[in-house]
Amino acid sequence: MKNLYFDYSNSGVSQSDIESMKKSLNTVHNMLHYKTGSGNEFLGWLDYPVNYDEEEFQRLKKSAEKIRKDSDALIVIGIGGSYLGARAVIEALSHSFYNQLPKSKRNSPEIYFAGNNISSRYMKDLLEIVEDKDISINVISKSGTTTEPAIAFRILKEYMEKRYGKEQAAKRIYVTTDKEKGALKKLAEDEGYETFTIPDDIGGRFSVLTPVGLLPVAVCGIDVDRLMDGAKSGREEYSLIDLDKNYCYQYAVIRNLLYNSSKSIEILASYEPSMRYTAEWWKQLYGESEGKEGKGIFPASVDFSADLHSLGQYIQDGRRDLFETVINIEGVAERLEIKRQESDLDGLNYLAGDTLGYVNRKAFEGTVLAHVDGGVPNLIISIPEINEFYYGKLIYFFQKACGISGYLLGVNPFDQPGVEAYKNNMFALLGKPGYEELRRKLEKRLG
Ligand SMILES: O=P(O)(O)OC[C@H]1O[C@](O)(CO)[C@@H](O)[C@@H]1O
Repeated sequence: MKNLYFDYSNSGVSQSDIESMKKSLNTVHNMLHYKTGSGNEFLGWLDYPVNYDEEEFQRLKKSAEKIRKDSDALIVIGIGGSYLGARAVIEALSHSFYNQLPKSKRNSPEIYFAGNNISSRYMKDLLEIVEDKDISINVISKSGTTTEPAIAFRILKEYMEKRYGKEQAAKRIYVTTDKEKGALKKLAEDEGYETFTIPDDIGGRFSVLTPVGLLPVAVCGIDVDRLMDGAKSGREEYSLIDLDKNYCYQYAVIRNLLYNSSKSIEILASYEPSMRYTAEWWKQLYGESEGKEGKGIFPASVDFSADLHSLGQYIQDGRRDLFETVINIEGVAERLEIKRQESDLDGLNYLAGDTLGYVNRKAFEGTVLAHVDGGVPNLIISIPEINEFYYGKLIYFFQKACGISGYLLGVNPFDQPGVEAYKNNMFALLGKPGYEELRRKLEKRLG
């Protein structure tokens, strides 16, 4: 039967190395499943695919239908875990040029993202692009207090109220936030916005399969039931303690073994441009979860074959502290054949009759071997095809592996204390009340 598959035969990790991890794996599996490890108040994502709020799920689908009917564009406001997951799923499972498709072919609103930067140019351009479109907004923030999305929402709320009037604007604004805490929750209540909940026990970077990711994804016409089915299947399969059978645990264990042998950078690679935001989502998941206390694998990503013509040189020949994990999509639905040409001026007739998919596969196979020969261990996560089911399973695979891997590393994978440093400095420099002393110190350093 077709399934997600993990291949570490090119990792250079030996069977005895793997055996040596079995005891630790047992311990961290129990820490996760019996909720005895650090950060155990954030393990709601483990069982969420089987115990999510069914009533809210149906309400979410209804809201998505409404947005599909009454809007030409949806603006999704959020940052980090309140942004990357939705974008990753949409890019992986929709048309490569989704927003540019004629409406007759798309049958769903264009999707734009905001609140993930503080660029005035980006905001100005966004307002210009939606000028003559009917829009809805989904503002997403677990804390309800993150500066970037809060500023974007302030601007876009004012814009909506000017365009539609306060009452009609309220019917086009959807809020996804904590069930009771935070400024956004209070605002949503005061203004009467439709609201969805991010469960208390699920941190931002583990929230893609909650309303955080599911509302924008459903607006796009992606089958959220199948996505959850995939996650459900992952939950079942990746709870097996048997390392020989559990691909997810193998990935967690092997990346730790590689880290312990001085491979401190993991590059996630894919040969499908539609997977670019999957890598962005993955980078936050692993970077925020593991990069702490002076430890952690640095998560990086590349788009192949484009980056074989830029970073490829470094990967092949640079410092040998890298390993590579390839997301390999086995079945490509589109069959595009390279035709024979009489003149053969480009010298490509040797490929006549081959498909682009075949050439892409040979690029992948050749690159794995070249990189392995260059001293870059390769891990391969294969998915049979790109659809909702396998993508939901892939999300669960990465989340579960992240929890296991973080515990193996000896950190709390569910907090992110390091992100506060820049925030404090920014608040102080902006003159936020309560930061006066820090402001004086920082301004002195800035001269
Ligand atoms: O959903 P929120 O609370 O706005 O947070 C957005 C992101 O900001 C962080 O808290 C980092 O500051 C991430 O962990 C999180 O995904």
